[in-house]
Amino acid sequence: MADSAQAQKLVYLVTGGCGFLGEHVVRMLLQREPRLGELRVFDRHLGPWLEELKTGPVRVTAIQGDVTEAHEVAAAVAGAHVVIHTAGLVDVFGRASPETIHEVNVQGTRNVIQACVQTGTRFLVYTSSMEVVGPNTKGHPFYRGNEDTLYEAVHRHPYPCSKALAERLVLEANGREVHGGLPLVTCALRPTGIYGEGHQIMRDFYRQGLRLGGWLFRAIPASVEHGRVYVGNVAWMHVLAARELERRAALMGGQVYFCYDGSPYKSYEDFNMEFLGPCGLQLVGARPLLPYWLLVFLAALNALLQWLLRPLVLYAPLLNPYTLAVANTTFTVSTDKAQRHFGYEPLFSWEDSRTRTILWVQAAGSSAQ
Ligand SMILES: NC(=O)C1=CN([C@@H]2O[C@H](COP(=O)(O)OP(=O)(O)OC[C@H]3O[C@@H](n4cnc5c(N)ncnc54)[C@H](O)[C@@H]3O)[C@@H](O)[C@H]2O)C=CC1
Ligand SMILES: C[C@@H](CO)CCC[C@@H](C)[C@H]1CC[C@H]2[C@@H]3[C@H](O)CC4=CC(=O)CC[C@]4(C)[C@H]3CC[C@]12C
Repeated sequence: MADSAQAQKLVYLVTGGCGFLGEHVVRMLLQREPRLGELRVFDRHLGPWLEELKTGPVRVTAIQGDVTEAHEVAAAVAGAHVVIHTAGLVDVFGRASPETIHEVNVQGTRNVIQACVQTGTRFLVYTSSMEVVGPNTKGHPFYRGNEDTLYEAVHRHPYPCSKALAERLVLEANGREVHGGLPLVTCALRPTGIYGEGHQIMRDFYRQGLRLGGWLFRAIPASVEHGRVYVGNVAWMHVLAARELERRAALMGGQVYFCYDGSPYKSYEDFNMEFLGPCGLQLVGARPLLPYWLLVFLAALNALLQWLLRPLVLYAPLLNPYTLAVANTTFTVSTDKAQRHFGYEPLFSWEDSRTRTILWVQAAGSSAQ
């Protein structure tokens, strides 16, 4: 902020602050943002862990609300200096309707932007996704790409479509005049597949492995590389981006940044084994045990069953045509844009990220027994 206001305490709002990533952003802000005066945590479902944060030196305000309700968003945003908008409906399994995904991810983001404009909040960091780029419907690999890599970003699935639309809204809003006459400054961060403490899919794989007597079965070739990034580093990148947006508005405003760290490039399953292996699981097969055409068939069957059963029950397994395509397509990033633009360096080494995740998987697994 301006020199004369060095000591000014700032009000931050984190939407989706009780989600997997949101909780890490909230905790990271409390630990690493010295100018934080008040932290507003906005979510549809508030976590009980928020209570323990209320006893610290920073005022923590829990706000139960829905990003699709414009008036609730406006009330939460009013008076905030910075908004970190991570709230979103992350659904690639067909649990929610395409309309609901659009409503939360696109209209919700529109409401956040509108609230900033109406109330005079100038700084907005949006959690986008690698899915805004790809993998595309044609299964083209994106190999060690960066923010400038040319790639045919064609989507049909509601989740990536909604993230792409929302990201565009955020970037187009950069420079818009907010209440008070100053310009809005926005940027979008694009995590690849996030892992770490609180990662529910990792926990589900662990439990599944335990149920199968300690075995998991390879379904995807080891040669398909997936970009993964540790949740603590994604949170740190949000905190840094939010902090630097004013000072570097001309450089950062309207920009996108992939989220990256030192996590190794591996296939989705081999990467998961970095954590599940030390927890006692084994991945069977150097090659996929089932032929790819059979997986395609099973994924299509799951989609059909989901559609047929929908009037009776929600059937939403991990494997469907979309998740198979994502899991089976190389998508890795190699960039230093966040380092060049706002000095980002990962806070957690790969070794730390791995150890923290293993400890969490062990604890989450045993609490399920
Ligand atoms: N999990 C991943 O691997 C990746 C996630 N992302 C993005 O990161 C963000 C956070 O994702 P996760 O933490 O994984 O998901 P999550 O589901 O754990 O967290 C999302 C949070 O948003 C809240 N929320 C959902 N709908 C809401 C609404 N209508 N109003 C208010 N709050 C609402 C949920 O209650 C939840 O606490 C999302 O925007 C997602 O698109 C991006 C790339 C990868
Ligand atoms: C075929 C199965 C055999 O074991 C494995 C199925 C794994 C899938 C459920 C996951 C593979 C890749 C994941 C996605 C990827 O990490 C990118 C994502 C980014 C987001 O913004 C949201 C989550 C996700 C789409 C993530 C979802 C789960 C996978 C498809």
